[in-house]
Amino acid sequence: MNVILEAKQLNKVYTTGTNTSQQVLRDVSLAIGEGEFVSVMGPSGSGKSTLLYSISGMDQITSGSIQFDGQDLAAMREEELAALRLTKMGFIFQQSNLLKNLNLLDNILLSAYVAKRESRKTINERAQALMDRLGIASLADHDITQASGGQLQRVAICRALINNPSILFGDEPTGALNSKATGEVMDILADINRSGTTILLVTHDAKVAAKTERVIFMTDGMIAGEHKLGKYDSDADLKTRERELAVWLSSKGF
Ligand SMILES: Nc1ncnc2c1ncn2[C@@H]1O[C@H](COP(=O)(O)OP(=O)(O)OP(=O)(O)O)[C@@H](O)[C@H]1O
Repeated sequence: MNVILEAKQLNKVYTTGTNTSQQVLRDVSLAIGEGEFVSVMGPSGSGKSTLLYSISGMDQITSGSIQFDGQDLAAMREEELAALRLTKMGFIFQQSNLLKNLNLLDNILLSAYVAKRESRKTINERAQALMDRLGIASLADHDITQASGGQLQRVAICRALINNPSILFGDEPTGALNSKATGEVMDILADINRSGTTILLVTHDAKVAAKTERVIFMTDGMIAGEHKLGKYDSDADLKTRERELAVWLSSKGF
């Protein structure tokens, strides 16, 4: 499997006052294969989000290297990084962060119009196809107050995919959803992954991680282990995966 994203010896130190600093990532190395679906778990404050924002070029690292798609992120200028994030990476967060003054379709279209790489016709057709696929086509002209949390998160996923990114990053993408909507969003992400998009997400929820292919466990800014579950598909026995993961997580003291 080709490696799409590789971090070596990442260190991240936050300086909060003149004499206060905190090392949040400690010599973290990891490689994500093209087409993989990986989750990061670990206790609160262990550095999961910092890892995600560092390896996606959103946050500056203190030392180490990050190769994405053959490019060294640490050596890139901010404008180059912004262009790379816009066109090759998609992001979903705990809150959908949609713009209030745009309807749902326009929220999805915005970043593609900003990227200006394709015709509006192509972009509009892709948005329509994504909304159809995620079951929200009938909501296109609604505004954000007229949709449920699960529907808004589907819109956020469409928005993240509108530029056909090669990798999708999620920071607790189901963190604000009830268990039914969480299951649906995870099934959508698993389906998107099966179509070829690499996905890396941070989660507290072992049921979410059980639908991913490989689980990385962090403690105290370091990777304390990883567990391979294999690809999840609709025939898979989810309960068995959840049990297997629970046993492994408890071996890590989680
Ligand atoms: N911008 C920042 N400035 C200073 N310290 C920060 C900053 N962001 C995070 N930290 C600190 O870094 C540590 C790791 O935070 P991070 O959010 O990466 O952990 P996490 O594992 O994602 O936590 P959680 O599960 O609670 O979201 C925490 O102690 C946090 O307080």
